[in-house]
Amino acid sequence: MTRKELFKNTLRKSVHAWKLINELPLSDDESLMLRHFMDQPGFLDLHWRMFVPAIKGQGTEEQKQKWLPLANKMQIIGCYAQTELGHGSNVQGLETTATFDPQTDQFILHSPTQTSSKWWPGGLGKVSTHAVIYARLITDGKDHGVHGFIVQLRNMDDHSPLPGITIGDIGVKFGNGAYNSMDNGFLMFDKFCIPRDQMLMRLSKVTREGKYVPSDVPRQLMYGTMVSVRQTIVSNASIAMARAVCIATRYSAVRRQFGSQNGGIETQVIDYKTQQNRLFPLLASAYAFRFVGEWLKWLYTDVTQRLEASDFATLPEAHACTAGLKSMTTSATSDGIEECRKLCGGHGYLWCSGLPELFAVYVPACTYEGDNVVLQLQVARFLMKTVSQLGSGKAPAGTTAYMGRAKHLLQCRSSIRKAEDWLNPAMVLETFEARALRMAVSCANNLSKFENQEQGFSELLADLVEAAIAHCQLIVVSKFIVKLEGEIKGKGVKNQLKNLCYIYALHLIHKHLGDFLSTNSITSEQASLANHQLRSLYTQVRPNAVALVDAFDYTDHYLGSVLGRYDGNVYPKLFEEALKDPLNDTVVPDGYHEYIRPLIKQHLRSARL
Ligand SMILES: CC/C=C\C/C=C\C/C=C\C/C=C\C/C=C\CCCC(=O)SCCNC(=O)CCNC(=O)[C@H](O)C(C)(C)COP(=O)(O)OP(=O)(O)OC[C@H]1O[C@@H](n2cnc3c(N)ncnc32)[C@H](O)[C@@H]1OP(=O)(O)O
Ligand SMILES: Cc1cc2nc3c(=O)[nH]c(=O)nc-3n(C[C@H](O)[C@H](O)[C@H](O)COP(=O)(O)OP(=O)(O)OC[C@H]3O[C@@H](n4cnc5c(N)ncnc54)[C@H](O)[C@@H]3O)c2cc1C
Repeated sequence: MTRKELFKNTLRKSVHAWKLINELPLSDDESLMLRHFMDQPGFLDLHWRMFVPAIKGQGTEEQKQKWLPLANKMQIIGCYAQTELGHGSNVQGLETTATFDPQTDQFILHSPTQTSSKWWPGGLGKVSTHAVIYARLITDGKDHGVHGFIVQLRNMDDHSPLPGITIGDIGVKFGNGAYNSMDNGFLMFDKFCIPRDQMLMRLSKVTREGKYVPSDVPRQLMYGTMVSVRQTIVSNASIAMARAVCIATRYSAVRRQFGSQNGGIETQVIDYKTQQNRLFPLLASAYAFRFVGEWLKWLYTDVTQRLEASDFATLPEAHACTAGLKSMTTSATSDGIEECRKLCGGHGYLWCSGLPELFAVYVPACTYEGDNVVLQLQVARFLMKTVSQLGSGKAPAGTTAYMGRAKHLLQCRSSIRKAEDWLNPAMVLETFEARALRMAVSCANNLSKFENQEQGFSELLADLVEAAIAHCQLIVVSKFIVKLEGEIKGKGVKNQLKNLCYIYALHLIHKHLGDFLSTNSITSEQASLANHQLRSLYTQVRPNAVALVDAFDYTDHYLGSVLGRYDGNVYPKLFEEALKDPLNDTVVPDGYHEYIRPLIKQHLRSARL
């Protein structure tokens, strides 16, 4: 499809999905599922996942009563317009202004520079009638920082931009189809006026007289919509990883190379330990991310309930967990999808393998909802704060509770003696805790050598990111272990999940061996034992690998992959796909008479053939 066709077709699908949701009708969870199977980025994502939650989280009761019924019936379509051409990560650096005019009781929205143009918001370019706009609030010449506003962008009769608004699509993005179904947009305001009651005023207010009234709740609640989306992105990472792994696992069982004896069949590539060493940790990650995603959903629900009761105590942890896990799981999934492409050899590079499109549509997850490095630095700040409070009498809680055992974890030596000890959950956990704590404490010690903490922080950024990642990996390992300790129906299933849990943990040790050795969390002998155990786990997972991906229950239609077909009938179907290519419509290609024939003829003449 051309870009225009792709965009229009996605509009068709989105509107059809919305019709089904109402007609059947579907519950909220089922509606999310439907969107998932629609399988293309589209304006519904931003409307439901960001525009509506932003109003719910930051609007007053009156604002919610006014705007939510319209949004819930999709009589208005909204998007989330925060990022600007010049500023994305640095939200406090946004330039768009919203200046209160007491004479007209309005805010004047203005884009003072080119870099202040909104740039990137999904659904903005061509579809949205409204947006939640983030802009610097100015009253009486004073800048109060960034606040949210509900703004109508387009005329409700003919969809044309309202006077004072310049709007459009930012152009083609990575990949052929991928994210190009979405109208990520730009937007400029030229002194565009909105009524005062369209500032989202749950967190702070501007009175009729133009007085700014800050609220007594933390201003970070303005970032709440991002926290909510980051949480869903973790579960989505599991879905995308599982999809790539399903394709690569099934195909690895079909594909045979070398090893034929006396004219017999060749070896299935899934039997090579190198293939297993690349594939099975990704399979384990798909399960691990699913379980940590479930836990994160619980954490998010819990913090939401607490916030409603004005208990803000767990907000920093919820922010650190959603930011860190969003970062860690999306980076691992993007890398994992690419690894799955390579695991499928040359055929993985074919469009019909389903992997190139999956990669292209998935990879921006490392950037949207916060650049992955920037987000790990938020985790690092949280960790440094926690370490600095150790010994102050304030016991660390939640995911940092392990830091409360700092004295032990800084000194302990791993008691792993034989390979099977690596199947002991307490020993594995302690290894990850020791490594995470020691990396965090080492950063804190190095920071304390700087007179200026901020200067020290910028000097140590790379180490801080690594410490943050170590903490996030510990969370994922610990939540997998907790899952195993809970209720899992079926002993066989539990055994399979146990194998995957230890593959996940031991492979991380192997991959980040430098961290584990340099922090003396394990010895090099213990590292070899971990490798030994890992190989044994691969052997145990091997007979069940295909069943473990079948368990994801993806249809062939959803996978969209010739290599990942459930029936394994890969080669005939590769031919069928190839024959569908427009280049094969004719035997002699268009351009033969123009380019190939004259070239050949010229050579034939000169060779006198
Ligand atoms: C086939 C499949 C198809 C499609 C995809 C499928 C699925 C997708 C699934 C779901 C996706 C759904 C929707 C659509 C997808 C994409 C939409 C993307 C939308 C966007 O990208 S919106 C824009 C997002 N932008 C960002 O994330 C910007 C990142 N920057 C920031 O968040 C912050 O500015 C910061 C975190 C970098 C902070 O910067 P700062 O240090 O300058 O901070 P402040 O001074 O602002 O704050 C300091 C203080 O506040 C704490 N803090 C910061 N953030 C938060 C928060 N969110 N919550 C709570 N607390 C927060 C911080 O820790 C400091 O605390 P301290 O105690 O003072 O230290
Ligand atoms: C597909 C897609 C959809 C999007 N949808 C929306 C949307 O709906 N609404 C919306 O408002 N926005 C949206 N965005 C924008 C997105 O949120 C931003 O692109 C994202 O937050 C990253 O910001 P940036 O582009 O400014 O990156 P930058 O911050 O410019 O990052 C560039 C580089 O600088 C590094 N860097 C930046 N700051 C630091 C630091 N402090 N320390 C160390 N390194 C740093 C980063 O790690 C990165 O390597 C979308 C983006 C994409 C790709």
